[in-house]
Amino acid sequence: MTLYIGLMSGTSLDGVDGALAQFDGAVTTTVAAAYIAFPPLLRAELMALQASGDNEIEREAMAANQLAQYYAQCVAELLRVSGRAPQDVRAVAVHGQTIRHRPELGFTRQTNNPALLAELCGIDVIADFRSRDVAAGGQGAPLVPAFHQALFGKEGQPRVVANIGGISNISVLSGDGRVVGFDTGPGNVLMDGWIHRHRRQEYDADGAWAASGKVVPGLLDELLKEPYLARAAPKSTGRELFHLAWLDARLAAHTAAAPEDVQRTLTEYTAVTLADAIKAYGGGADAVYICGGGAYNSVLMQALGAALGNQVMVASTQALGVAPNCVEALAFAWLGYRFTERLAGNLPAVTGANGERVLGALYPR
Ligand SMILES: Nc1ncnc2c1ncn2[C@@H]1O[C@H](COP(=O)(O)OP(=O)(O)OP(=O)(O)O)[C@@H](O)[C@H]1O
Ligand SMILES: CC(=O)N[C@H]1[C@@H]2OC[C@@H](O2)[C@@H](O)[C@@H]1O[C@H](C)C(=O)O
Repeated sequence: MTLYIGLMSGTSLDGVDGALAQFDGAVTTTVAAAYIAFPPLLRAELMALQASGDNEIEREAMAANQLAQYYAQCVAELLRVSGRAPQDVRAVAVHGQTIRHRPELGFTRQTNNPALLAELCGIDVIADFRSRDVAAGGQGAPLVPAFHQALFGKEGQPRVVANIGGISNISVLSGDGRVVGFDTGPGNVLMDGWIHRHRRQEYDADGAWAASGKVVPGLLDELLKEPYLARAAPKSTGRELFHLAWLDARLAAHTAAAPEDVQRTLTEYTAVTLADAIKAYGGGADAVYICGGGAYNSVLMQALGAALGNQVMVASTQALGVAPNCVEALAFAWLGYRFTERLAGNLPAVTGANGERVLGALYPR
């Protein structure tokens, strides 16, 4: 039985992406994909849990129980559309919801209730993929570069895979087996926060609001001063750093900027920080392939192409046969497979861990 389910609910806090996949040696086959959106109240609670607050322990546990219900719905949907039964699936690999990421303090926390999920779906559940890497001195993130190399790496063809989720991360696949990867900075997190504040929308569909504004050069320069951007890898980041209060502090000198101009500037900021990282580490790459929700924002994609000097091919991972919104869920299915086979899931060169480690913890059905 080589079918695995991967579930990823990331820093955008929008919902859970699921993938049902088969792994046969080097061949990965996507059997089905599904997405279950979180209701607004759960999103708001997950957002609130990103920072310390009243009665956090109980609130985190209750949110984890709710998450398990939505994860179970996603598993049920994958089984329904593929016509499979729980016993056809070797394991469900579930990321959980990052609520605190502090590798420099020796921990990263993804809230989750894998025991409840095992009860709800009757399939082995593998969870907690990041903490072993952190225990071994690593960042615990990003983890997907190992999967990007397995799925998209091609001998003699240097390429970059970039995920634009809430946070952006790149994998530079050198074409000779070497992989460089790190979080480049914000993905959609600032754009999502800004449009929510001003227009009560969850995200800027296809960048339409940003397209109605202009880049504010002084603000962009200010945002680009963020020290994280110049730090050497290994490095990872999250909502601890890139949030609306961080933006507000930098907007203080630009109070006259129109909201749509700020949105356009944030779009440019995501594109430029990603492009700078690609230019610094992926200079020899023939092509850049984008996954994550940002791939559906054509204003962002054009800004990225322009920031790269329009000299390198920029396409979504669809060009390689994998839907951009499916890659991270597939990566966790693959990590579940690696756990089951007791194979390493991390790349020490990426995370900075002291060595290769098997990632995850098992909750048998
Ligand atoms: N049609 C669209 N137009 C513009 N942006 C979009 C569109 N669809 C999705 N997005 C953006 O993509 C985000 C979701 O992306 P994704 O699911 O890859 O993030 P995530 O997995 O939660 O984050 P991370 O990879 O940081 O953990 C949404 O919040 C939104 O900003
Ligand atoms: C701590 C955490 O949840 N990190 C996420 C986040 O979202 C994108 C980026 O920041 C990446 O480092 C990571 O997710 C992907 C799946 C990863 O580990 O590769």
